[in-house]
Amino acid sequence: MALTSALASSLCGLRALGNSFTSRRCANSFARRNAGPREARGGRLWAACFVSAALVAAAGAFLAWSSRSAEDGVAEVLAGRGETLLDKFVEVPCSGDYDGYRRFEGCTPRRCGRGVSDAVITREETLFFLSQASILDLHSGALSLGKQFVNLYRWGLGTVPTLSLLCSVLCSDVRHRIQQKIAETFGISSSSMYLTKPTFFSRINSTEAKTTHDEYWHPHIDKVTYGSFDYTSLLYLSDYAEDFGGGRFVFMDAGSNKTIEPQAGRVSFFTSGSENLHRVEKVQWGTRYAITISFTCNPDHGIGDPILM
Ligand SMILES: O=C(O)CCC(=O)C(=O)O
Ligand SMILES: [Fe+2]
Repeated sequence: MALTSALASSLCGLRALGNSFTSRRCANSFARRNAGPREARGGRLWAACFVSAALVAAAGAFLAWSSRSAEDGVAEVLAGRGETLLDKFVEVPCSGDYDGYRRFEGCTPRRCGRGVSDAVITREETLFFLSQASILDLHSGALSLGKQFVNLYRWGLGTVPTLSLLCSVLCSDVRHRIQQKIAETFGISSSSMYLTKPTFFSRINSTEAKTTHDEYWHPHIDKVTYGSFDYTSLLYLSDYAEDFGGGRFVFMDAGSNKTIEPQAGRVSFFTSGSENLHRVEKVQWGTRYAITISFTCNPDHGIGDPILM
């Protein structure tokens, strides 16, 4: 009891620094302490109750936080939803994975890490890629976007030939902007990077995986899984917590994972070796759209720009 009230008064002192309201309350409780013994006891009892309740609440919050962290391994949000990141880059030491492959000076990673930018591709540009998700009604031109319908005819984007034509311009432009961003960030030459396969569109919802191929949530290393990758990029087309739940991207670092919350137009990119072990959380509801755009330094593994069929 004595201990709690001592704690209470030191907390009171600390709080008094914080704001005048609490300092007034502290002054009152101090006044009570100097009043009659009965009043003083009552004041100490209140303070003790208050501090005990605060301690219990803090312990509860800590336990809830730590059990959540232990459960999903998430400790830090690298790119949160609603944020607009210009250039976020975190350097990590390169793994030795690149040594097992032919080196291409000026391209093969010497500097490794992960970056996120919401300034390379606009949300509007992602509309076009979403239209590839076979949710575009080519007859009416209606594209379902979250809870809204956008009429593509009004934008002059409504016919198949127009879409193909647009892709030949836009797909290539988007790819080159992302490529440029990666090159600038890692201090390499953009012309020494080649698009490689698989470069693909992913549409994930909460239905059961039919084949192991559909099991997108396993931790993996792109260079190990896909071989030719040196730089991986992801262009997100829908919003975490708005269009789908779960589905965050997680870098699995020893002791503290880092998450990226997808949002339309967000580009995340990273060196593809085991310095960037990662996974995607299972999607709990809604549909998550993304494009994986991958680059290699080996011209023999390069492919042309994807074309729209
Ligand atoms: O869609 C994502 O966020 C990540 C996909 C991925 O890890 C991959 O394509 O290798
Ligand atoms: Fe991956």
